[in-house]
Amino acid sequence: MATIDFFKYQGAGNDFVIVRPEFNKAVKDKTALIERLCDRRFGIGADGLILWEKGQEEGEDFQMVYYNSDGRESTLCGNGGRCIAAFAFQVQELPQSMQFTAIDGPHQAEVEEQSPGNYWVRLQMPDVKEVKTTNKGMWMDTGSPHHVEFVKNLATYPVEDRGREIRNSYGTAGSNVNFIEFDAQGELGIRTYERGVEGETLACGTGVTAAALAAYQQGLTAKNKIGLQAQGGKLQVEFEPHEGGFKNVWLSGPAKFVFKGTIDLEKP
Ligand SMILES: N[C@H](CCC[C@H](N)C(=O)O)C(=O)O
Repeated sequence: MATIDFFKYQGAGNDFVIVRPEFNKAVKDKTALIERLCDRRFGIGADGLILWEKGQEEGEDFQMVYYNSDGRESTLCGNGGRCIAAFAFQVQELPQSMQFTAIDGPHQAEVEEQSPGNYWVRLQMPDVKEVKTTNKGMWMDTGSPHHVEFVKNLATYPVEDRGREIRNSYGTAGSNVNFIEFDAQGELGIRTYERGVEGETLACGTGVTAAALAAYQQGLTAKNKIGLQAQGGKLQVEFEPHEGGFKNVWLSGPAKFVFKGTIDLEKP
């Protein structure tokens, strides 16, 4: 019986399987297996799966490999980056401040332990070179591709149908899709249709980042530190406008250990 040990973390309801590193070889690039592990009925259940791999370079504490729940490796996962940093602190006993490499390059992360298993993690996001404005809305790359548009009545908006339509309108690579609305208290609400999950997730870190930058770009807020309310919790984005884009972009929010376990890979 071939089994693997894993850890389950979630960041504002965006949830991930993190494989115990000794078992990485049994999972790496195994699309069908990763899809099965992320399946919410036949597997563990998650929006994505993350491998923690030892750092190779000087000053690189580890590398992060990210797969969406469709089993395919993808671009940067902001909430996944915050959760793998919490894992590195809690399980690999790294110091609070760490540096890791994801598919888009190096990331600084700062982990604050609120109680065992409950963390507030700040993650440095890549600079954003450009925000494209089209008649459909705004588009930018915050480590993953994101379409952002303002809507009315976000709570009842048809996120699945409209999200799928827009996701597929961005050529073969597609895009994640974010619907945002300021509420009566002036707080920015967000709902996201995620590429590679092919459905709405309760939060999306690179999406929340894109939404904050889009709101600033549209002149709808003068603040460069914005809290956003996602379905699964609150996240915060800080940034500095720079040459038509943004630099010094940080995503922060909760990252929680949920459970750990062992799963038999041969299960039907
Ligand atoms: N689904 C995204 C990657 C994960 C993004 C999201 N979970 C986040 O927290 O940034 C994509 O394929 O572009």
